[in-house]
Amino acid sequence: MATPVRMGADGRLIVGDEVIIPYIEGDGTGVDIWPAARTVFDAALAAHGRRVEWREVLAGEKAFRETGSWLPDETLSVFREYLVGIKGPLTTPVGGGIRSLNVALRQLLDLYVCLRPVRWFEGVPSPVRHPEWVDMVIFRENTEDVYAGLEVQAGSEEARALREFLAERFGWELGADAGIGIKPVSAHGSKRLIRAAIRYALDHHRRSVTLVHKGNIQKFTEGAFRAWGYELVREEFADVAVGWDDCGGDPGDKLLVKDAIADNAFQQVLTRPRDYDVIATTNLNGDYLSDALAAQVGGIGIAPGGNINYVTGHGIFEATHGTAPKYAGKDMVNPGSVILSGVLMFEYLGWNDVADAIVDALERTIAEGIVTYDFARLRDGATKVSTSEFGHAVAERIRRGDEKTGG
Ligand SMILES: NC(=O)C1=CN([C@@H]2O[C@H](COP(=O)(O)OP(=O)(O)OC[C@H]3O[C@@H](n4cnc5c(N)ncnc54)[C@H](OP(=O)(O)O)[C@@H]3O)[C@@H](O)[C@H]2O)C=CC1
Ligand SMILES: O=C(O)CCC(=O)C(=O)O
Ligand SMILES: [Mg+2]
Repeated sequence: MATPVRMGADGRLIVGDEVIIPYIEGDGTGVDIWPAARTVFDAALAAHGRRVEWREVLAGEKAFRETGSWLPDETLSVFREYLVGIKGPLTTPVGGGIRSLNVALRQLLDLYVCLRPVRWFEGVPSPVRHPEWVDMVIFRENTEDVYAGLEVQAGSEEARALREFLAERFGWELGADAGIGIKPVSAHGSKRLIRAAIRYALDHHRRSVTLVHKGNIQKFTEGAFRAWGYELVREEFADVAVGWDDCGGDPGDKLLVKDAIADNAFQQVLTRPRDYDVIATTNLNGDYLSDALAAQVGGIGIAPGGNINYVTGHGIFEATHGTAPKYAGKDMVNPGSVILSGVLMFEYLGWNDVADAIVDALERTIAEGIVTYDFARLRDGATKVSTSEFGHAVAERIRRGDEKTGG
């Protein structure tokens, strides 16, 4: 019988062989990529004697159509109860309307890490000469920063009241036509994110953690993020890690924790990708950096992610990209990001056999030149397939996996 994933007293997930996983299909291209990804997941689960009972929960446009609520309470309580889930992208209108449901889920479940690994797959077209040098893992803070959406609209009563307070208390004179946003970055939020990045780097034998920040300009938010990072290394990891300033750049056999100002980091990930390994950064930097790095390894169609709270165990896995509305329902876009987000989820559950089978089959499919429009337009001689055909091609290779190993 399928059971919920649970958090054990020892801080490890308790995962049966049959689990219940809630999912959100997603807006826009969610209708295309989710079924294709599920075809792949089910093939890999069956090949390894595991079973998932997929339980749909509603959010976004489908939820609003069916329940009148964009994010029904039921959805939150199911994610709370079942701990680990997966979602398609959800639309956020620009400049007004509802606030991001994606951000709301991260905040309400306190999913403080946005984990976004970026690596290249053989055969994927790339705009850089050495995409194989890109092997980075972004840890993006997921609950704070300007991304928290604490802002007031220009011309509103709230903006007037805030401007008056800022003028009176701080002497800051802001234009009457200014919208105002608040950027909270806390020691607690920064340290728990950087702690997760350092632990990941140690567990996965990575070379370094780079703190990416704009601390020269935003001293008490981004600059504090950097300072708290180095403080954490001294307080909690002195036996296994060392900050750049404390070792002059020579960490010996310890993990090196260094930092880079964000604008410089954006150019160096292009020009010197091998200098970057695990990256820990604030929310908005991490948002920009994850799409930019995805482009280096062939685009956003293959960039996975997970939103995780390592203390409670809650995790919702999702693609880095959005709803790509112009392609919605056309059975055209690349389901690779959701498929690889599922891989992250299965690894998180400890089902590495399932995860490895998917990666192996995905690699073989792409290497054989079977790709969706996004890769086909950049690669001569490729066979362009639809979203669903790509899903079936990967699933087919999973089923044939034993032929490859001779098993
Ligand atoms: N976590 C989430 O749910 C996220 C939601 N969003 C939301 O999505 C909506 C649209 O955002 P937008 O800025 O246009 O960004 P999108 O990521 O949705 O799309 C931007 C471009 O990326 C490419 N792309 C996206 N998905 C795929 C895919 N599966 N396969 C291949 N290429 C893909 C397409 O490029 P091309 O045109 O070159 O083919 C597309 O035009 C917004 O409402 C935004 O708020 C955005 C990001 C994350
Ligand atoms: O919530 C959204 O609509 C955008 C989120 C986003 O771009 C991201 O988390 O990478
Ligand atoms: Mg983004």
